[in-house]
Amino acid sequence: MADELKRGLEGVLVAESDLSYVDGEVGKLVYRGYDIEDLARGASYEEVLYLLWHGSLPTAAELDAFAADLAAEREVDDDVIETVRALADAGERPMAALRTATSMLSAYDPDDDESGDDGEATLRQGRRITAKIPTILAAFERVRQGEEPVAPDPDLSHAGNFLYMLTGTEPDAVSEETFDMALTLHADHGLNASTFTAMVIGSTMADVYSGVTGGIGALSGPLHGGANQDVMEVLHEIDASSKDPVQWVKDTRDGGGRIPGFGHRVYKVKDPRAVILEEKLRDLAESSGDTKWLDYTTAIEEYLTDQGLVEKGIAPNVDFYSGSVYDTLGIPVDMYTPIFAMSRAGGWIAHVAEYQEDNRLIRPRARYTGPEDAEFVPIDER
Ligand SMILES: CC(=O)SCCNC(=O)CCNC(=O)[C@H](O)C(C)(C)COP(=O)(O)OP(=O)(O)OC[C@H]1O[C@@H](n2cnc3c(N)ncnc32)[C@H](O)[C@@H]1OP(=O)(O)O
Ligand SMILES: O=C([O-])CC(=O)C(=O)O
Repeated sequence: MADELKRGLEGVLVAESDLSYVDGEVGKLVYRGYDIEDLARGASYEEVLYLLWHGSLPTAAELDAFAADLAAEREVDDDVIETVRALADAGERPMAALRTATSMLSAYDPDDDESGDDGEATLRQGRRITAKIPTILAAFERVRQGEEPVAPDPDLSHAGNFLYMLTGTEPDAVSEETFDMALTLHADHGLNASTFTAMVIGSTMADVYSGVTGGIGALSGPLHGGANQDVMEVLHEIDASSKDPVQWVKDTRDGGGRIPGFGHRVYKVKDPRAVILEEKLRDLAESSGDTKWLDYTTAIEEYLTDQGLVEKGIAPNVDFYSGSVYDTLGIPVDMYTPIFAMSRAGGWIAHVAEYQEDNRLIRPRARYTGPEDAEFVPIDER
């Protein structure tokens, strides 16, 4: 038993957590016992952060104080903005720019906590990281567009302020509410690859900046958060080629390729977040009259359902519908994964803080399959 190999750690329990639970058989996600559907429709991202970091939903007074403290941390040091400019000028990808700039933030953090020993300091640092990531991302996008960064507005919500910094205009209520819902949906998801990465780093008692920076790296890959960008690129490719979306899927499958936004390690049915985002997309498409992305995504899902793939557990995941929703907000495609990171940072921080409270170094092992008893030959004799 001890030597049983679990490739990709599938199904392996490595920790206890009160934070979130994913029931992959029925398609249910809860944060601290609250159903994601209720939170997405009824709670702001700030409330969800409070829930994850402090263990219960806030009262109105607690939320006001928490949101004000978070908003007060949005400003980013000029040196970081200069680095963001340099990265944008060098043509860096947004996820890589975010990874670099997030790591740099620690130089300006007033809490001189280099280890995760002090849980309170970890949460204070986490609050600063969470507040500053939107400022970094919006500045990066503005500079890339040849515009000056827009200073954060502490009177706006986390979601509203990001859209404001991105465009220079206060968002309308529908856009703010839509984006806030997307943030809530992406905030936490058990021990997904990026959260596990942050936890492994945290388990060495490294600081939370290291954990979040590592989490950003892990999230960027196409098997994880990077899939939301890939889905949108597919939809654009279909659109540009005037190809039938179903034909695109057939060609991709014939070529042995995977369909981005489908399949999941835990969900064997449609991801509940995809259900909520699809509904949101439907509402937005109906009210604007532009149903193109909805038509394409629906055609792909229907075809793969008819082909029996969905029944086999390769069903739409959160990344399948999020991009189409972001597109209605005018957000550029390569910002979709960074936006995921902006939300998930809250989950990474919660998991690092929770794990470090009762820490044990995470250190699995590999079955050794290399040669044995190799005879060493000095370099000048090889
Ligand atoms: C926020 C998130 O991270 S959600 C996930 C985002 N990622 C994606 O959408 C990328 C596309 N999906 C995938 O690559 C996978 O479904 C993963 C990586 C998410 C999960 O993969 P795993 O649990 O490791 O499953 P694994 O890779 O072993 O695949 C199992 C089988 O399903 C097939 N499969 C899985 N996903 C897909 C897909 N999107 N399209 C076609 N076939 C798929 C595999 O080819 C494999 O088939 P086989 O047994 O005949 O070889
Ligand atoms: O749980 C996973 O493996 C991937 C995922 O959906 C997420 O991180 O939101």
